[in-house]
Amino acid sequence: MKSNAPKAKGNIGYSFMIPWIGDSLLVTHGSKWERNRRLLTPAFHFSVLNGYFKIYNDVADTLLEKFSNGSKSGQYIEVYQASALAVLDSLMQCSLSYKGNIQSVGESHPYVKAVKRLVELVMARNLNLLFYPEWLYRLAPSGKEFFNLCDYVHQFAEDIIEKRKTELINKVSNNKKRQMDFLDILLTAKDENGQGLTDEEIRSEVDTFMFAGHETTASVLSWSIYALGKYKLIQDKVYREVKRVIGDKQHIDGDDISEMKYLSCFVKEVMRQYTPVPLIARTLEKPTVVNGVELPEGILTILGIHSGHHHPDVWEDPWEFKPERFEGSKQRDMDPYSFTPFSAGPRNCIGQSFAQSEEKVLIARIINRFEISLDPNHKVEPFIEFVMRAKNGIMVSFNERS
Ligand code: HEM
Repeated sequence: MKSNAPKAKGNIGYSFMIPWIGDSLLVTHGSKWERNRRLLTPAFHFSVLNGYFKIYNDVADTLLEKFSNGSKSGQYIEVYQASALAVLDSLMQCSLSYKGNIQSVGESHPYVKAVKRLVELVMARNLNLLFYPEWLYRLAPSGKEFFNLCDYVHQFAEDIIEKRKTELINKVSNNKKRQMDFLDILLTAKDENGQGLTDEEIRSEVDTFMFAGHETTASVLSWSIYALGKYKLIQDKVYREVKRVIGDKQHIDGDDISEMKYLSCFVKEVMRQYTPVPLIARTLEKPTVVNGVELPEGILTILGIHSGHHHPDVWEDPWEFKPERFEGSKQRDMDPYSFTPFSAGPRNCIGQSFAQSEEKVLIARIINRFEISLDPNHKVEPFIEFVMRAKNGIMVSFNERS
């Protein structure tokens, strides 16, 4: 993690995503990665992220109504799908200023359906050796579907990019009050030679945000709801803090969440216990000694973030859910590589502040309005895809607080 070692390509690893997300920040390496990371970093500066709180709150308004309607008369509802739509809605607004009523339209929106299906297809290809050679995959119905969907999502982003470029050239905007979004920054970023990103690079980065920022954030949100329902005393503590900070206010801003210290510990403990990205992979650039064994150059290496988050040498009672372990100065005293939900080092997650602010707003808004209970008859089983998910979902009822 401390090095710039390239992401694992070849059959296992990140290659199957490349036709969709391109040679973008997530998968590229070397000087291209260094340049593009520099160009993209301003998009995640806190002054830009501060402008997104209205979007997070608007997204929360719709999500809360869904939870309220679904839980009428004490019914239990599945939370992963609704969480995934909420965070995709916010990503599409913050990245592209695209407002498509995503949470209500759901999979009837072809882009939403395509993004969901692309993740499923990449996952399925990983599990089927027959589909590893691209020429063979292209002949299979799932391969044809995959490449058609890639064409569709590329066209979707290209149309928006093209329209925005015309606006920039003509210095007009249909809506003068539009919040600055990631696309504005990608279109205007320039390197030290005055060169910007090409249209294809911009499209690849947008597709990457959708891939890297969607299921990850949905995983954390849905496991947070689960943990609140499972640990009632912790739920009360989070609720009391949120109430103390926001009082009767409904909308939550950046100052509010920086005062919610316990909420912050809670979200960290969710990301430790239900590690959203359980594994990442690198290719060793040089022979490397691990536990006395020399691994050769070029070897594919899996880094088990989930295992690290549960290692008994690092964590006391690793399988216990205890947000208090992150309180006060405790995290400062930890080894910086012990808690790595966003990876660590130079290739850490560029979207981590964005994701954490959004998670906190959504969780605080949910807990401020509802008391959360789990369905006692539904067994929740964590399982690993690209992200940590629950087999058969998470069933919850949301009861309005009086
Ligand atoms: C809770 C939510 C998230 C989690 C847990 C998460 C986790 C991670 C992890 C573990 C990595 C390292 C991947 C690797 O080494 O292969 C990563 C990289 C990355 N993430 Fe996130 N991520 C989250 C949200 C986001 C969001 C919202 C965005 C964009 C809007 C994003 C964009 C990226 C990008 C572009 C990279 C590659 C960075 C680089 O290599 O320079 N992520 N993320």
